Amino acid sequence: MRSVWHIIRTQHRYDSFHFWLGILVALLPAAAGLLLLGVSGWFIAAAAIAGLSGAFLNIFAPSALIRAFAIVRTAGRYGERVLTHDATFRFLTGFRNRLFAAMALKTNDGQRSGLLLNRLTLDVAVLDTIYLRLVVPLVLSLVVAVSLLLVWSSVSPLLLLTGAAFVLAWLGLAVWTFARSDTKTARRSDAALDAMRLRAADLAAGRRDLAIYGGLEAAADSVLVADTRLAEAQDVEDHRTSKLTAGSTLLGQLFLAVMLLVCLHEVGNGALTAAFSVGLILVVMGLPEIFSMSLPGLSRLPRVALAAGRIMHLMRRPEEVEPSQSLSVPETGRQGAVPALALEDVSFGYPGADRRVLEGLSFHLAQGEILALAGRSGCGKSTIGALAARLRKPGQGKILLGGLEIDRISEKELRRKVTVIGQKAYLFNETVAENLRVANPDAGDTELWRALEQAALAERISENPKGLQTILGEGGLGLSGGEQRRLALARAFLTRPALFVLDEMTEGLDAATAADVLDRFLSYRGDAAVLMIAHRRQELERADRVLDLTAPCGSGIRSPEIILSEFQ
Ligand SMILES: Nc1ncnc2c1ncn2[C@@H]1O[C@H](COP(=O)(O)OP(=O)(O)OP(=O)(O)O)[C@@H](O)[C@H]1O
Repeated sequence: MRSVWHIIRTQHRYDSFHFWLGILVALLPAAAGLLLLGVSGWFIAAAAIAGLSGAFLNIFAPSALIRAFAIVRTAGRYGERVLTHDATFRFLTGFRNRLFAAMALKTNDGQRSGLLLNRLTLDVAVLDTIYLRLVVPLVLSLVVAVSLLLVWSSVSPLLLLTGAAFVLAWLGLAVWTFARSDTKTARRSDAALDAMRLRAADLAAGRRDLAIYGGLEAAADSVLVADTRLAEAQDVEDHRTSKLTAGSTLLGQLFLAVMLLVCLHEVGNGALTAAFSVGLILVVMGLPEIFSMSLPGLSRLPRVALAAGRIMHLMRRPEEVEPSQSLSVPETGRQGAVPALALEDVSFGYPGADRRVLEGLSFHLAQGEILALAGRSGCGKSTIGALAARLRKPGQGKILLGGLEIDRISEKELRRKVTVIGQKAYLFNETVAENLRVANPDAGDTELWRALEQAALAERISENPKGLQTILGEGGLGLSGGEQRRLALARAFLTRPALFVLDEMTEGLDAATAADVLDRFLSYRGDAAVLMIAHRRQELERADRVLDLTAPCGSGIRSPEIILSEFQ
C-alpha cells in the first residue's frame, strides 16, 4: 500500500493545483445534491402542513433555492468529470514519459520486452483508479460526514449519536475491506492476463511452425486455459465488490430506518419540526450514494497496489554518478600504460540462474589493441561484452575502463567512450538521418553522408530521391540484411569512442560482405581498442590476441595463429 500512497504524493507534487481543483469541484454536486434533497423534503412537508393549517408560507425563496441547487448539481457533475479526469490524465501523461524513460535504462531480465511494455501500459492505466476512484470519493465522503456531524450536533445530541454511529459503521466497512483485501487474487488475475496475451502472441507469430508440426490446436487450447483462469480470478474480484456493495446498501437502509425512529422521537420531544425532519430523512436517503462512490476503488485496491508497486520498482533510478572532470576516462596513446579495458577477478551469474557464467575472469585490453573473444557457444562471450559496456554489472570483481572503475564513470561519459556494435542494431521507423543521429544528434548532413560512404551505403541511399530523408520501415524494412548491418555500422562511425565492443557484427553476412564490413570498420576505428566477439575465421585473423574462454584456466590468452590452426 506504500506504493499507492507514493503515487498519490507524486501526483500531488506533480500538479497540486489541478489535484485540489478536481476535489473542490467534485464537492459542489455532492453538496448541491444533498441540499436539493433536504430543501425539497422540507419544502414539500412545510407546504403540506401550511396547506392543512392555512398558515402563510413563502414559496418563492425555497423554489429558487431548489432550482439553484439543481443547476449547480448538473453543472457541477459535468465540471467534476472534466476536471478530475483532466487532473488524472495530465499526471498520467507526464508519469508515462518518466516511466518509459526509466524503462529504457533497465535490463528486462527474463522478461519479453513486448510483455513488459504491455503489462506496464496496463499498470499505468490502472493508476487512474487512485485519484478518480479513491482519493476524490474518500475526501468527498470525509467532508460530507464531518459537515453533517456538525449540523446534527447543532440540532440534537441523539441525531449526532446516530449519525456518528453510521459514519463509524461505514468507516468500519471500508477498513474491513482494506484489511481483507488479498493480493493473491489480483496476482492470479494479472498472471492469467499475461499468460493469455503471451500465448496469443506466440500463436499469432508462430502459427506457420505450429501448423507444420501440428501444434495449432494445443496452442489455441492453452490460450483458452489462460482465459478461463482469468475469468475465474475476475469472478472472485466481482464477488468481493458485490459483497461490499450489498454491505453498504444494507447499512444505508438500516441508517434510514433508525433515523426515521430518531426523527419521530425528536419531533415528539419538540426538538425538531416535522418539516425539518422530512428534509433530514431525504438527506439521509442521499448519503449511501456518496459513501458508496469509493467502493469500486476500495475493492480494486489490491490490483492497484500491485500495479503501483511494479511501477515504483521500475522508477527506482539506478545510482547516477555525477559527471566530474576527475572521473573522465584518461586519453592515452596507443601503447599507453593504462589498458583501455581491464577485468580483474570478475564473476557473473544471471539473476535467477543456478550457475555463474563467469568465474574469476581477469584480462586486459591495451589501447588500440584488437582482442578477440573465442569459445564454444554459451561460454559467456556476449556477457563479457555487456559487462564491458556496463549493460550488466558483475557480481564480483572489478572492471576498469581507461584505469577507472567502470561504476565511477558517469553514464554520459561511458556512452561517449564505449560503442557497442551488435549482431543486429535496431532500426527505427524513422528517416535514415534520424536513424543515424541516434549515435550523434549533432551530426550534420555532410557527416552523415561521410559515415554512409565509409559504410559503403551512400550510393544505395542516394538512389532514393529523398536521400537521407527516406523513411525506413519498422526494423529497417526496405533494406536488405547486409544493408541494415551497414547502416548500423554508419551509425557507429558517427562516434569516436576509446573502446568498440563488436558482438558478432558480421553474423549472417556472406564471407565477402563480412570481410568488407570488417575492413571498413578497422580502417575507421583509428586508435580505439576493440573487444571482438568472434565466430568467424576472418575475425580471428584480424585480431592481435585471442582470449579463448573455453581453454583451461591460465591458458586463455593465445595467439590468433594457434587458434586459427585449430579453427577448421
Ligand atoms: N538474459 C539471460 N538470462 C539468463 N541466462 C542468460 C541470459 N543471457 C545469456 N544467458 C546464459 O548465459 C550463458 C552465456 O551466454 P552468452 O550469450 O554470453 O554466451 P556466448 O558465448 O555469447 O554464446 P553464443 O556464442 O552462442 O552467442 C549461456 O548459458 C546463456 O544461456
